[in-house]
Amino acid sequence: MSVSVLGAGAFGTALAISLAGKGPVTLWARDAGDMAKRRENTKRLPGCPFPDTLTVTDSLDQASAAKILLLAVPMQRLRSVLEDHKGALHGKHLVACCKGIELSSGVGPVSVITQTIPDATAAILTGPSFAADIARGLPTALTLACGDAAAGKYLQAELTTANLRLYRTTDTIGAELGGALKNVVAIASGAAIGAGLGESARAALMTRGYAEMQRLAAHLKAEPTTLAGLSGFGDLTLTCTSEQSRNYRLGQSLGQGTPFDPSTTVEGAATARAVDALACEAALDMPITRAVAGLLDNQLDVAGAMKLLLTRPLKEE
Ligand SMILES: NC(=O)C1=CN([C@@H]2O[C@H](COP(=O)(O)OP(=O)(O)OC[C@H]3O[C@@H](n4cnc5c(N)ncnc54)[C@H](O)[C@@H]3O)[C@@H](O)[C@H]2O)C=CC1
Ligand SMILES: O=C(CO)COP(=O)(O)O
Repeated sequence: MSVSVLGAGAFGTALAISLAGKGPVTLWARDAGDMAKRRENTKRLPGCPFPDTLTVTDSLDQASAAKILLLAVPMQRLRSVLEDHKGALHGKHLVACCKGIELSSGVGPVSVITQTIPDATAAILTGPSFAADIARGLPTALTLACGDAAAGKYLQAELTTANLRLYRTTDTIGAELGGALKNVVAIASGAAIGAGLGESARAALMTRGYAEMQRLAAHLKAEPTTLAGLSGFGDLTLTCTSEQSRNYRLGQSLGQGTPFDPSTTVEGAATARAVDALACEAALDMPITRAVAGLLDNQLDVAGAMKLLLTRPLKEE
């Protein structure tokens, strides 16, 4: 096996630790020094020591010698990372490990890879998983989506580990939409709980949020069944119900009117704005996404958002 992980945040580090249980893995970080010395990512994933088979480097040349490269940087940074290191990435298997829609283009990570490095094999690894769970070796199941069926089968086998079970699909659009959109619904769910609106309100937001996810997925020609899987329903369930989720916690802060650390990676914030714009352009009804974008941009407070959702014309389910 020959795998490197580009991006040493919580998720990249966790995947590298899990994969290093199978064989040598290289983790590329801009600030590799401290991690290489301590053999731990004390900033993003404390308490998870690196196995001996994990090498940390700040040399992109060293990391890009691998055949499979996992891209674990935030969604809005993906294009610039690929552009900056284009020369080293041609012909590789590039697996996006980020969740979101790019604000500047309205596309997801697989399209960003294809547009930037057209001769690479583009795939996405997504689904319900907290970095700390993966790093601790807790059982986790994810979706590996690759438009090239044979390459998808190869990646599935290479990236499955003892505790990380991968299911595969060729529907990259459906897989990336599930991972991107569930974060928007998680912000809404956190806001409802934070504002004291109750568990029933959260269940309504999750269900109607899922209907919005399906609406956009159908518009973009995703397979209808993909969203019912790990990358859609699975991740929606996890993220809307756990305080481990940063998206959920941002929502809670909005609901409570308390401050939130702006340096935290919260993919649903940019994605809500990107999807709100897409929905407007395509005349798609996505009121929960609208409400989240309005909350984030201070156009609405929680009471205003609830009014927006509850006073809409009555309709069939
Ligand atoms: N943390 C988690 O539990 C999970 C995260 N993800 C996804 O993984 C992606 C990354 O999230 P996290 O690792 O949690 O974020 P994080 O905030 O822990 O780390 C982001 C990392 O990206 C690095 N980075 C940013 N710009 C860079 C650049 N231009 N060049 C090199 N490195 C750069 C930062 O230095 C940082 O180490 C997100 O899309 C997230 O949705 C997916 C599943 C689980
Ligand atoms: O994607 C995740 C779980 O599957 C992680 O969620 P957060 O990015 O909200 O922390």
